[in-house]
Amino acid sequence: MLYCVMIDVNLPADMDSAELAKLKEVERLRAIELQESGKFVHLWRVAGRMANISIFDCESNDELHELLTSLPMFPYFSLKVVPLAKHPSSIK
Ligand SMILES: O=C(O)C[C@H]1C=CC(=O)O1
Repeated sequence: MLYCVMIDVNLPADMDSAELAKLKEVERLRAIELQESGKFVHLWRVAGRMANISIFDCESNDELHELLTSLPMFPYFSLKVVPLAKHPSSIK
């Protein structure tokens, strides 16, 4: 099942710069790992915002929840999940 996840990242303005750099690096590595697994099929930056639009391919809502909560920045996310169904006019 495909899910579109719209994520706003709300990092604390007063986060220590070394802690922030570490968090960004562990987030990057986990995002790469999930993309390589085939479960995280698209990751797009929303231009001009600390936000992304991600497409996940998961077996269930529970698996999606597990993947999202495995991202180190999860505590700083505000997100909206949109389950995707096939459009009858889509040729893909
Ligand atoms: O920067 C972000 O949008 C947050 C996050 C989601 C995946 C990733 O690598 O970083």
